[in-house]
Amino acid sequence: MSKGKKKLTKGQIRRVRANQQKRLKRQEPEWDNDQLGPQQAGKVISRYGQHADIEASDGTIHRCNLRRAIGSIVTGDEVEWRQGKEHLHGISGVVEAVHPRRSELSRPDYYDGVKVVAANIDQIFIVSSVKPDLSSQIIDRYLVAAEDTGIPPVLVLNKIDLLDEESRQEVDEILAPYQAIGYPMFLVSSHTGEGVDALTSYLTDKTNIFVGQSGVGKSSLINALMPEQDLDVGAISEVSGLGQHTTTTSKLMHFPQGGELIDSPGVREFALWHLENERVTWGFKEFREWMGQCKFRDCKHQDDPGCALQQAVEQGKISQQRFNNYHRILETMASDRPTRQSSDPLARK
Ligand SMILES: Nc1nc2c(ncn2[C@@H]2O[C@H](COP(=O)(O)OP(=O)(O)OP(=O)(O)O)[C@@H](O)[C@H]2O)c(=O)[nH]1
Ligand SMILES: [Zn+2]
Repeated sequence: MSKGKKKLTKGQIRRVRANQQKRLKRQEPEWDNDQLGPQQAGKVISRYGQHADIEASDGTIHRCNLRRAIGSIVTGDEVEWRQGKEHLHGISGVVEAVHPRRSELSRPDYYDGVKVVAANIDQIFIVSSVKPDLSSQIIDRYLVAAEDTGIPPVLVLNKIDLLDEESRQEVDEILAPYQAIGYPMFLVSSHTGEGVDALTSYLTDKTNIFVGQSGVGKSSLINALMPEQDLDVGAISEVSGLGQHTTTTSKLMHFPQGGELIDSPGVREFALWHLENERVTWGFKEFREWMGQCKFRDCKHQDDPGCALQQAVEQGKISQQRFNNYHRILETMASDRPTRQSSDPLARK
């Protein structure tokens, strides 16, 4: 019996990757200006090392080199690019410049501190589900992270087909504070399709991301909203032959009715461990109107006398659930610094 493929060690994998990169670099065509068409607008669909897939305004996709002088470019960036008069090794153009971003999504990075994973996002859909247990603390962690980016969050509760009358009531109680604060909220089932139409119209014509813990049903939901999601991505890698890295790279896809989705594991796991305490407080947006009104400037909003936040809780103006979660999030913050081993602080809750 043959033994099958031998497993590579990490060092070997690194060497193979480095050689691949070198080969790609050697193939990199050098464009002279007269070999390039006029500058045109485009959007980054995906970024692969020294290249990016650019969507032109007519919807066609072109794998491009990046001019060395341009700074970081990520999925969702709006760029100026020029098409080559002929294709060289699957490369069909060059990115000349990147437009300023209207928003950025960053994740903590062990080596660089923070790394931008996607740009120009309009809405963050925070997906939770009925099963396993719905946790308001996890919702709040994602909300704080979303508030920090300045990108408006939207709450989605999936798997409502699993609710009976009693559990429906419990869920309504957990979600009531978010409705009171004014966060948009959608109750859906990706299995039965309930609520999916309302969600569809909310994300149309916007660039969206779906975040949330593993298993809440993000993929199922995306499939329900975007039945042909694999089409354009598969087509690119066939043409270019440069290989597919879709599991790690963020990619931008279109909803059939208009609007876009940026997705990748890095985007999905987006969380808040790199935030300072003040940013956490600020991330509870209904707390803001009481900030600076506590008796003591260094108020910890716990048992401190004259705490404006506590008074607001007592008067029912701030939800007890949100206030408790706020303190729990601060407590767990210090242990949630990124390490090489762990990438999802919420998994260790
Ligand atoms: N009952 C029910 N189950 C669902 C629903 N949506 C998803 N599921 C199930 O939940 C499980 C997880 O779904 P996924 O779509 O893989 O979850 P995910 O959030 O994409 O998970 P990651 O890929 O790990 O981020 C699967 O077994 C799905 O069949 C739903 O609306 N109702
Ligand atoms: Zn206080």
